[in-house]
Amino acid sequence: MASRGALVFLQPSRLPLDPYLPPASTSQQQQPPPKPHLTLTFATSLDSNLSLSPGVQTVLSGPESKAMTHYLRSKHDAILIGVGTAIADNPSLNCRIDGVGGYGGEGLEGQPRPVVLDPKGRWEFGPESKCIALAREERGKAPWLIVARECEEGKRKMLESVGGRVLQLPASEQESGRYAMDWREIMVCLAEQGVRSVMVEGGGSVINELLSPKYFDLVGSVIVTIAPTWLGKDGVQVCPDAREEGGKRIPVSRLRDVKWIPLGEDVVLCGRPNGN
Ligand SMILES: NC(=O)C1=CN([C@@H]2O[C@H](COP(=O)(O)OP(=O)(O)OC[C@H]3O[C@@H](n4cnc5c(N)ncnc54)[C@H](O)[C@@H]3O)[C@@H](O)[C@H]2O)C=CC1
Ligand SMILES: Nc1nc(O)c(N)c(N[C@@H]2O[C@H](COP(=O)(O)O)[C@@H](O)[C@H]2O)n1
Repeated sequence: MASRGALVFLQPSRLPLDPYLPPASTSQQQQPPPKPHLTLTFATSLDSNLSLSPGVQTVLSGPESKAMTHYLRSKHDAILIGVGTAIADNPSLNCRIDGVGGYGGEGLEGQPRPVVLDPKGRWEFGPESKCIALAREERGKAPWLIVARECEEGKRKMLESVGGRVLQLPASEQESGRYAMDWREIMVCLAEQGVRSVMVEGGGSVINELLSPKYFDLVGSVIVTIAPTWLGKDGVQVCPDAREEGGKRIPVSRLRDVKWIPLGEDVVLCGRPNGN
């Protein structure tokens, strides 16, 4: 019987996903690879929305695809989100699949490391924030925060008290005032911390950047849950910047090795970027 509150995702459902998961060798190697396997994964509506609006968490996945997401979490060393998602969702970012640590398993085995990309230190977390509380209860790993400038001492202490960490990376300040880090540097930084696979869950800005030609080669696989719903205009959309060549619009990115897997009322699209 499954442990209390645990999700179940059985072997026959796991099999079609396995070719899109990080190579098994990455979890056994002594030396981590120079950059982690990056799986880009999210749930979207039929009008390509992640949520009804930027500050709002919107449930799109049905129970079966939610369990699938947690199976994916169990297969990655880390889950990365942008700070917009951390603020909007107060996410748990742990894995609740039956048999992982904290859900019937030993220690924190199978639990991914939450990583929040927060260059300006906007995330106001506290002991009551879900992923901090879960780390304290030993049902999830403590988050790492990637910042561009010195982190407030109180925040650093709180993170470190539950086993988290602050990582500082250079960022360029854009005209808009936004701090932009280079995704290659983010991946190298995670590899240096021993991370061999990372599941990037969102939100909109993060996904749209990784779908751009500048960074698409970093992506090892894409696994998207598509829910049978339309959220309407002004949601948080997955829609990367348009691309031109010789003054003409061309497609931005495309997947190959594509598989569509029906799961409950949703469908899960798996694929790999060209050339990966
Ligand atoms: N349906 C789904 O699967 C998911 C839905 N969401 C939804 O997405 C929404 C949040 O999306 P967004 O507002 O777009 O926020 P976001 O989560 O993409 O975070 C954006 C922030 O991340 C940081 N960031 C992104 N790229 C960076 C870079 N290259 N260098 C440095 N910092 C960088 C910046 O601080 C930026 O403001 C929420 O409503 C959330 O519920 C989020 C994740 C998954
Ligand atoms: N797979 C998926 N389906 C949805 O419908 C979603 N809204 C999301 N959101 C992502 O999952 C995080 C919440 O996870 P917890 O249950 O709190 O661990 C959220 O922050 C998004 O990254 N994903």
